[in-house]
Parts: sequence; C-alpha cells; structure tokens
Amino acid sequence: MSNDDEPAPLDPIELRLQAKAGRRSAGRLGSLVHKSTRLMWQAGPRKSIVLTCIQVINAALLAAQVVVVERLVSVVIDLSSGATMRDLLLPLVAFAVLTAITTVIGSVQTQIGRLLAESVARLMWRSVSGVAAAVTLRHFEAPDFYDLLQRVQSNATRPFQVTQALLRILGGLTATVGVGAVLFAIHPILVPLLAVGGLPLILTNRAESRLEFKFAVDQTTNQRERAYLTFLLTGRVEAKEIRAFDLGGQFADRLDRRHDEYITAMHAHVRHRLRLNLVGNLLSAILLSCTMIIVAWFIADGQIDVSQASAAIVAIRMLQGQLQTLLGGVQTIFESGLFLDDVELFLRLGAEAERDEDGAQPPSEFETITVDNLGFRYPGSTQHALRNVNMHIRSGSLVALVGENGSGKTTLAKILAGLYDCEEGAVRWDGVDTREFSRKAIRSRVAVIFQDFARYAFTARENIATGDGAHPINDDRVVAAARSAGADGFLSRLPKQYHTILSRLFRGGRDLSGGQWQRVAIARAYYRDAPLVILDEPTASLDARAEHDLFASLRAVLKGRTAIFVSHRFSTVRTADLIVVLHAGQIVESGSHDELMARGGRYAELFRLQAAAYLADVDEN
Ligand SMILES: Nc1ncnc2c1ncn2[C@@H]1O[C@H](COP(=O)(O)OP(=O)(O)OP(=O)(O)O)[C@@H](O)[C@H]1O
Repeated sequence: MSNDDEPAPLDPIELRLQAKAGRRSAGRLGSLVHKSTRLMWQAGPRKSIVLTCIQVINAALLAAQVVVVERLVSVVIDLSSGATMRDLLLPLVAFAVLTAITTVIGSVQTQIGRLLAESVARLMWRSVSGVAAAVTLRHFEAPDFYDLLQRVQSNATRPFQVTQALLRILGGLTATVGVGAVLFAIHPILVPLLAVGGLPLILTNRAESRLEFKFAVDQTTNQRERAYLTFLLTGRVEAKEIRAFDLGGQFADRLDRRHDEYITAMHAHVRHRLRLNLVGNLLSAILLSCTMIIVAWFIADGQIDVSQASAAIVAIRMLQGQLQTLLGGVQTIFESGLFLDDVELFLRLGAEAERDEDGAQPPSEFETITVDNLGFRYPGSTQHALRNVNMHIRSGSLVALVGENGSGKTTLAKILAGLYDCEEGAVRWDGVDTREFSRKAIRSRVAVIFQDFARYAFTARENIATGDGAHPINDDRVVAAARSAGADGFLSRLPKQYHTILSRLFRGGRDLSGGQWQRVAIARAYYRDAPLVILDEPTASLDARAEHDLFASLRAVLKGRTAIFVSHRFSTVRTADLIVVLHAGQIVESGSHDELMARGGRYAELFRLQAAAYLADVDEN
C-alpha cells in the first residue's frame, strides 16, 4: 500500500468472497490444514509428534474394542453350547484393559493439548502484537482497522482450536479407517451406507460455519463499543470524572443497551444455527437407522450371525461418534479458517511495516532540515491540516511552533518526527527527501515527546529508558537524563528510587503528579541520543519555576542538538532562535521574538494578550 493512500479496505466479508472465488472448498481445507499444521509444528514439534502418536494409538484401540466385543458376544452365545466362564475371562479382561487405556490416553491427550495450545497462542500473539506495534499511524485513524484488530484479538485462540480440530480429525480418520475395516470385514455394504449417513452433516456444518463468521463480523462494532464502555467504567484515569459527573449509571445503561442488542442478535443467530444443526443431525440419524434396519435384515437373511451383528452395531455406534468428531473437526477448521483469514489480512499489514526499513540510512547528523511546500490531510479528512508549509531549520537551533488550537502544530511535529509522510511537498534533510530514507531510521534520529505521552506502569528507570529501546538500559544515562529534566530529585526520594514502579496498578508502585510525569517524559526524550528533539507542549503541566529551569538549561542540555518545541506560553517561546506562527494549517509569520514583535502581526497580538493578562494581575495588586 502506498503511504499516501487511504488504509486498504479491511472488509472481512469481501475478503471471504475473494477467498471463496479463488479456491474450492477442498483446496481451501488443504491450505488451512497446511497452515495450521505448520503453526502447530513451529509451536511444539515434540508435543505435536506425541499427540499424533496418541491419536493413532487411540484409534487402533477403538478398532480392537470392536473385535473384542465380537469375541465377547460369541463366547456369551456359546455359553449354552459348551463354552465356560473361563473362556469369557480373556475377552472380558481385554475389554477392561482397552477401556482403561483409552481413558488414560484421553487425559494425557487433553493435558498435552493444553500445553501445545498455549504455545500456539503465544506464537500468534507475538506476530499480531508485532504488527500492531509496527503499522503506520494512518491505520489508527481508521475504524475498520480497529474492527479487524478486535476480531484478531478475540480470536487469538483460533489456531489452537484448529490444531485441536486437526488432531481430532486425525484421530477420527484413523478410527474410522480402523473400525471401518472391521465393519467391512463383517459386511462390505455397511461402510458406504455409513458414509452416506454423514453427508447431511457435512453440508449443514459448512453452512453453520459461514453463519458463525457472519455473526462475528456483524457484531464487531457492537463488541468494540461494549469493550470501550467497560474500559471507561473500570479505568483508573476515568474513575475520577465518572464519579465527579455521576456518569456511572448513564454509561452502565449505555452498556446495557449495547448488550441487549447483542443478545437479541444472538438469539436470532442461535435459532438459525440450531435449525441447521437439527436438520443435519435428523437426516443423518434417519440414514444411520436405515443402516441398523439393514443389519437386522442381514441377520434374518443369515448373511451375518448374532455376534457379528452385535459387533457391527457397536462399530456403527463408534463410527457414528467418530464421524461426528471428524465432521466437527472439519467444521471447526472451516469456521476458524474464516477468522484466520482475518489474522492473515492483519499480518499482511506487517509487510508494509517492514518496508519502513527499506531505504537509505539518513546521516547521523544534519546541517539543515528544509520543509518545502508541505501539505497534509488526515486519512478520511477532506480538510488540509497543513498547507504550503515552508521552513528552514539550521542544526543546533531552537525552534518554537506557536499558534491557536487546531492550527497544525502537533501535525507538523508528527511529520517532522517521521510518523506521517507528507502528502504534498517534502521534508528534506540536507537536501535529501526523507522519503528516500528508511522511515524507521529517520524515527531513530528523532526524540519526540507529545502532549499525550505514555505513562508506563514500569519502573522509573524503564520509563526513562524507553527513550532508547534499541539498547540495554544505561543507568548513568538514565540519571543524567532525569537530572536534565529536573526529575532526579523526586525519583530519588521514591521508596525504591529509580526501581519504583510508577503506577498503583502493581504492588509497591507509586504514582506521580502531572508535572512530575511530564518531567519523566522529557527525561525520556533527553535519554535518546538523537540530533533532533521535538517537545510538544513540554511545560503544559510544569509549575513556573520548573518551566523556567527547563528552558534556562535547555541549550546546555541539548549540547548543540536541534530542538523544536510547541508551546502556548510566550514567556518560554521568546527564547527560541526561530518562532514559527501557524494559523489554520499555514505559516503566517516566522522570525525571532524581536522581529515578530516589531512586525506587530499575529504573534505580537498573542504575546501582548498573554502579557497583558499577567500585567493586569500585577496592576491589581
Ligand atoms: N487524527 C486526526 N484525524 C483527523 N484530523 C485531525 C487529527 N488530529 C488533528 N486533526 C485536525 O488537524 C488540525 C490540526 O490539528 P493539530 O493537532 O495539529 O493542532 P495543534 O495546533 O497542535 O492544536 P493544539 O494547540 O490544540 O494542540 C485540526 O483541525 C484537527 O482537528
């Protein structure tokens, strides 16, 4: 996907239709089985082998049980004509041993299956979370992306179900072949009759799978809304406001309504599924009963004896069970296959993320950054957030972006940080368009902290060291960055100093004030050894002294690095080498504080407005 395009449509129904058009059912089943087996093998080769062997042994034991039943019935019949109770002992013991072994093997199989399932789920999560963390920010503007992510997350156990189903199919198949062979030996015609009995189930099972997937797709948005409302009602940050504005009841009602809609839809869905299930099983049972009638007719006709008939009935019962298992397995794979398509579609987004690494390496330092006629619209938006933006930033300078709310400061910061590509125009580092560089490498040359920076429930040192996740934590650099950001004092006083978890979510954790958090975030930016530092409203939560200290020491801390900061506080802005004034996505003025004041334009107006507010207070006192 080109980065200037809208995110690709992620419509799963469309995807399903494409998949359907492209492949026939048998081929599709083959490809699903292939993918799932590979996944299972990658997750646990030894466990996969053990489970496969167990299935085969189990199936052989089932076939042996049928033979033993035939022997048992034959001895029972012969009891009146000379056979003794001793003759009965051997088949009885064999039957008991076989039953016991099958039961024990069943439990072993379940437990190993659990372990393998966890490994498969971990493998899936690793890929999914890797892609979620790497896709471009554009995806996070698209509701389709969130819908897909939701389905991928809530179906993380699907590969496990597929692997379980695979094993069930394997077991079912082997047992069907084994027991089928015994049945064939009793009378060949019984086998095809049984196969016909399974046909209605195959058809209705497929229809049920499609129904299930359609239901899941239809309900994704509802499910996300419910997840969001639950998050609001249980979130720590939201807890204050929910109580202050008494929103709990209102949100709970909203959640209830969404739930009602979901349950109503589910009722209809369940009714539909049950109808299909009933039809399939009824037809199958009728056909199987016909088989029983034929067995009775064979006895009457003298084609088989009573012991063979008993064994045939046991075999038919067993085969019925195995056939159910087999078809259930196929159904699970088809059903999960539709969800796995979603996963595949999602993982394909990772390929685009990998292309972020393509391109030349940017220089480790730069002399100038030039912004040429930059234009940008957010995905799905018709309005330009930035238009005709031109800037020239010299290495080592301090640049301030100012302007009213919504004027485009943060958007410009995001583009300069390499988080979005520009739609029109270009950003150049020493004359080279940044799109020629690896985006990942560009991002590694920028240390950026946004207004809504992340507050990780990790230790203080980890919170700072996330500024450079590519290298092991260097504690000396952590402390140095914290000192430069004015965070060392309060972090050192925490119960476990820099090793204290900065959250109440975990035992022993401590939370910080808004301003203290902001200093930790600034330390995160300082920790990164990048030639360009971008700070989006770095002092919004700082007290007057902290703000003064931060800017007074900024140049010394930067040690010649270039810094761009967004601020609404003109007292700090005036220290910048270059002040860029944005209005409605365009640069309306730029220059030093003195130049802009002399010009008497928008900057001077905003500056005087703020200064007057302070002076008015001073005058009043
Ligand atoms: N994710 C987004 N999707 C669509 N439009 C957006 C998005 N983020 C911002 N905008 C729009 O882009 C324009 C510029 O927003 P931006 O956040 O860059 O402004 P700002 O100058 O940083 O504002 P503030 O001072 O309030 O932080 C605004 O009109 C805003 O509504």
